Amino acid sequence: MKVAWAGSREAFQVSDRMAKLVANDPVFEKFSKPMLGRKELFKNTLRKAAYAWKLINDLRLTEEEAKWLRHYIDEPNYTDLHWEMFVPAIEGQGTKEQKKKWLPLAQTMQIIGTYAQTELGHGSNVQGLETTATFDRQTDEFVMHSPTLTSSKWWPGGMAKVATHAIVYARLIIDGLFHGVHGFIVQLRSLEDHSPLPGLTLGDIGMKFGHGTYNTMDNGVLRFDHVRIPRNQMLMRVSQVTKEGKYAQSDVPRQLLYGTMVSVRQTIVADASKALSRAVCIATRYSVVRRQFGSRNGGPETQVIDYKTQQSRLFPLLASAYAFRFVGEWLKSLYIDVKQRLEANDFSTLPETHACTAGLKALTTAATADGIEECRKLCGGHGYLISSGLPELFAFYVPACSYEGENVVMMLQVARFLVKTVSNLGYKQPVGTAAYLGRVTPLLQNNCAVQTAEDWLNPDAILEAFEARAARMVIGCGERLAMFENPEEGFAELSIDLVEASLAHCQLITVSVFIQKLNHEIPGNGVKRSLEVLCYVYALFLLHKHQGDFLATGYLTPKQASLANEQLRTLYSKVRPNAIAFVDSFNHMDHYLCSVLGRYDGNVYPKLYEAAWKDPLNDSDIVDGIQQYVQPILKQKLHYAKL
Ligand SMILES: CCCCCCCCCC/C=C\CCC/C=C/C(=O)SCCNC(=O)CCNC(=O)[C@H](O)C(C)(C)COP(=O)(O)OP(=O)(O)OC[C@H]1O[C@@H](n2cnc3c(N)ncnc32)[C@H](O)[C@@H]1OP(=O)(O)O
Ligand SMILES: Cc1cc2nc3c(=O)[nH]c(=O)nc-3n(C[C@H](O)[C@H](O)[C@H](O)COP(=O)(O)OP(=O)(O)OC[C@H]3O[C@@H](n4cnc5c(N)ncnc54)[C@H](O)[C@@H]3O)c2cc1C
Repeated sequence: MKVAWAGSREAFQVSDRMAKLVANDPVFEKFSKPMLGRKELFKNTLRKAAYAWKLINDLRLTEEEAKWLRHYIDEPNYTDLHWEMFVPAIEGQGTKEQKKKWLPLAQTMQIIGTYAQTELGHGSNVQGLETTATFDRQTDEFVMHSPTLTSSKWWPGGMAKVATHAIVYARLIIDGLFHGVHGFIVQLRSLEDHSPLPGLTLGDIGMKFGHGTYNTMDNGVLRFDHVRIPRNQMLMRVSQVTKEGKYAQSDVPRQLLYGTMVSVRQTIVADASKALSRAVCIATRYSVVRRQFGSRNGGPETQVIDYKTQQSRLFPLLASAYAFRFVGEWLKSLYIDVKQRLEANDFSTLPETHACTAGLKALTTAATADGIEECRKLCGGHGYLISSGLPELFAFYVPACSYEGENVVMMLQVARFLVKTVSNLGYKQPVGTAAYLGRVTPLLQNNCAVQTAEDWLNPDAILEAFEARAARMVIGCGERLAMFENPEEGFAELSIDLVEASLAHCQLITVSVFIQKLNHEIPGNGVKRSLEVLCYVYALFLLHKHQGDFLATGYLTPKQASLANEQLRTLYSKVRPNAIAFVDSFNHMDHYLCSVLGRYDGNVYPKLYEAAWKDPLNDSDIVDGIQQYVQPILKQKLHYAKL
């Protein structure tokens, strides 16, 4: 199962080696993080990042190993933006010459970059950005400027204190004419003494949600006061500005300017299963240790994992972790394929890839953030302790619902893709993830054939149900949209239904990828049978949760929906015997989990007790402030009593 989770034996070995490397090195200790103040926390992160870079070089780690190393260090920092956004932006949007100049510097970290797109006034609406880049023909330069307060760059990670360079997104102006938003490579700091370059105002935007997690990152604010950069620092793969000031667009579609976001959204989907599996691992292990009620004849009480209600909250999350792992793996291969095509100037699969990355990013991050919080509740009161590992994990994860494309905004992008696909149905056969929309007639006409609860243990029945639900919702939206004279007005009016239809489409993708995975690539029959159970749990849980959609579209009868639910409950008892094996297969080490409740050895209570005594408040019996602020109250009370 560990191999099935990791994707291959080699992938397992690489991640396992890196997990152990991090766990066994005292530099990467992280239990004390919550006690640190912001400055110490930040410095500590800089120290770890520097040490990690030394390890990467000394041990000659491969790119894959370096990624895993950074992952297990488990602290957001400037290198995330450098490797995940700055470098890919140059790779995807730079010309050959630009790549030749900038990539070697970035890949050896002689420069450190960030991705400065979002502003105080605009994040989602990229075309609404206000920073300007005005071409000056006399000097062959662009003048970068922040004309308003709301044009201040706001959020870029690593920008406040570390990055020496940034890809800055700004409106291009030539001879007073706007040419849309483009990316520019801008140096922010001196490579000698690290001070901000003249004309730039740089700072940190302040503390964020949670304590020891995202506050390790220096998310920054940046303002330009007429800062000049050479013309050749505009990223020019998509459009070019000549030294005469001529603006030209190549055959490459404008959307490629958004390519870095496609790349990171893919990574975010791949990473959702890491965060969810971590929470599920903690909650499952603790649910086996924790006992409440049900003692008979003085025997032990019931393990809380044996309560049906606990199972009905926990096991769908366990199944979701596996579903997200597999859909992340699938999306990665789709992305690798599109990347190769883009390099060869084949842009045909970009719209579908954009819809998949946007939609799956929204689906997986929302479910993961909610899932982590549910796991916290599944651990009862102890889940609220920082030492459970869950509050900080939630604080760390939840911004994923907003960054890299706010989730609702992303689902609306999926809706645009679906509406376009439906309106082209007469002359263009949909392919890939939208292929089912090419079979609308049977999907709209045929109804579900299930007659018994066992009938739901059939991948074809499940797939058809999810396809019919999505097709009916999408086609329904398409028909209602057609009634509007102004399509944009119609889109806005129907946006709630469109987001629901997009979710149905994305859930269909996750369910069908899980089923495909079972059909092809599972090593060993025992593993395959166990994963089949999780696959059914995932699909039937979604069906139960969204049964309103399945019923309203008329594909299912209420009886068939309740048979699905009956089967789901039966499946929980099949998950139970393997629950611990399923979470052990994630191969999460105690260091990575950073949770007293999720310890591999189950030694929860002594370690919880021990962890409590490490709190600084327990350094002494009478702490600072007691004499000054508590004792007078106690004495005052005495005074009133006398009266
Ligand atoms: C810490 C948690 C641990 C887990 C995560 C680990 C991740 C590892 C990486 C970590 C790195 C960093 C951490 C996070 C750092 C965060 C960074 C950021 O947030 S950077 C800023 C991100 N900003 C956004 O995402 C902005 C969202 N907005 C947009 O993308 C656009 O404005 C959009 C799409 C909403 C609208 O675009 P536009 O105004 O141009 O309008 P249209 O809708 O008309 O689009 C025109 C046309 O283009 C198509 N399109 C849009 N986007 C794309 C794209 N990316 N690729 C391809 N095509 C695209 C669109 O569908 C339209 O098509 P058409 O056929 O004409 O209808
Ligand atoms: C931790 C973190 C790290 C970040 N790192 C970076 C970074 O490195 N670089 C960078 O450039 N940016 C970064 N960002 C910024 C991030 O990309 C934006 O916050 C994100 O894109 C969302 O945009 P917004 O804040 O403008 O949200 P808004 O768009 O203002 O969203 C507010 C609300 O409006 C709704 N809404 C907006 N538009 C529509 C619409 N058309 N239809 C319906 N509803 C709508 C949204 O659904 C949401 O509910 C980061 C953000 C965070 C939280």
